[in-house]
Amino acid sequence: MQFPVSFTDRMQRLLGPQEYPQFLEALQATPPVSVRINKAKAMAVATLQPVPWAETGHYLPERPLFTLDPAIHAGAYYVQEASSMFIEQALKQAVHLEEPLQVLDLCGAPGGKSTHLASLISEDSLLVSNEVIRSRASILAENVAKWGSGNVLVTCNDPRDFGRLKNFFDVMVVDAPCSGEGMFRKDPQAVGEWSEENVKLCAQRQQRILMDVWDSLKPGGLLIYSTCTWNEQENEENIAWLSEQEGAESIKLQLQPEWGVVPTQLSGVEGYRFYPHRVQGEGFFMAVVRKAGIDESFTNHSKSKKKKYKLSEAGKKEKSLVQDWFLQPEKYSFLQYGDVVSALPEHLFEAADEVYQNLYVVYAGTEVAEVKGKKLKPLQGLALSQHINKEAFSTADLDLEQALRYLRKEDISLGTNGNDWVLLQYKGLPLGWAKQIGNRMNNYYPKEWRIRMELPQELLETTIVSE
Ligand SMILES: C[S@@+](CC[C@H](N)C(=O)[O-])C[C@H]1O[C@@H](n2cnc3c(N)ncnc32)[C@H](O)[C@@H]1O
Repeated sequence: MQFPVSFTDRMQRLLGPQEYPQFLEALQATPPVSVRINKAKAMAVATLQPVPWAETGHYLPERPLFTLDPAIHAGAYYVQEASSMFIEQALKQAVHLEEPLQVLDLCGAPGGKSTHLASLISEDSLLVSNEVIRSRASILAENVAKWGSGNVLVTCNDPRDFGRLKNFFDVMVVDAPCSGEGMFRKDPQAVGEWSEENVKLCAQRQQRILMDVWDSLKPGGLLIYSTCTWNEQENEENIAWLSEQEGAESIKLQLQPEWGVVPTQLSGVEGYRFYPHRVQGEGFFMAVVRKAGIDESFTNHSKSKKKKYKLSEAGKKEKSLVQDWFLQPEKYSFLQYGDVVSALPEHLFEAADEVYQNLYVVYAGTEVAEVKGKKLKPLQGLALSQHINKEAFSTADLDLEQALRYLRKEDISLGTNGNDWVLLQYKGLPLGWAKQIGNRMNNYYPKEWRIRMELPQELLETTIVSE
């Protein structure tokens, strides 16, 4: 692969003559494959090598055809590049994760960091996962629903809209759009698109994004900034600029030497760099800063009779019908928009309402059911929820071929009889709903989520997770 001269010149300067050849060699090598396990749903099989800085991160010996593993569709794991999982260290080392937090993932799609954040924060915390591009926000919502934590609002807003939520977030992650140098070996097209001019444009856009959202971070709140590029303009220089403009303190994280992460100090900014010849992962940069000041606001989690809420509670009848469908229904507010009943952890109602008042929400909490006259039709969000009460439903276990046919939205037949909703599972992992009508089974898997590829003649099981 040929790289632009100004890129190679800079990398030689950054790495020095000894290291640079190793870096070049690593750029030509096959990228490692890694996944992050959803521990609320499954465990990694014991043979997988762990990612050293992320508890649920694991490397795979080779890249399987992920589409043909029903477990991925069940939200049991997420395919994520290992370096990106380093945000876990920022959260574990600089945040009191046991406290109820309001967290923003500003550039969220397709959902790697959002699903990771959802696993790291407590059940009492709210994650707002945002993506500015509408089509990408739908993919983000799909991945968030599959992960099934139920305390996430997916929004589709421009960063400047967050100015309306002043001092709202305790933590924000800005995984900024960048010039993508760190993705050169995974995505050779990125090499062709790279230019010095584009680096400059990206750095300017990142500054705009940071300025746009900064006011929505509480005083004392934490910003985790990351890119998948190595140049200083998009990384340390941007954070130095922000700290100077707005008053923020750079946070130093503890690193284990065997991780191979390279710490940098530039203009008073502590940065963490990931180079492919030093870590098993792609190029990545992260820095963490704390906003100056102390948060003196009081977050009121109880509902007020006088306030006009945008969220509306589901009717008594609907609530009574869906109560049993959750393991701990007393913990939820059941809400209704048109025909759709959804569930949100009750103590998040106030904060979620504020988000609804100010932003465009595309997915909230857990979509539970659609009201159909006097009856309710269970929805996909419920099937994939970490909090579903499976006892409330008939379930059926599918083999690999049946599961993949179901996920392709084909008609399947299990030789059963009845007239009821059935939760279909693969190795104990819920995949979605079917409705048994006599000896027929209607497939209710969401059309937009279906597997589009043809199934091969021979199907091989992928073993990444175990129950
Ligand atoms: C590096 S990707 C995010 C990856 C994601 N955090 C993950 O871990 O899966 C950057 C995202 O920023 C979005 N984006 C592009 N322009 C933007 C802008 N001006 N403001 C905010 N986000 C933008 C892109 O659509 C893209 O989804």
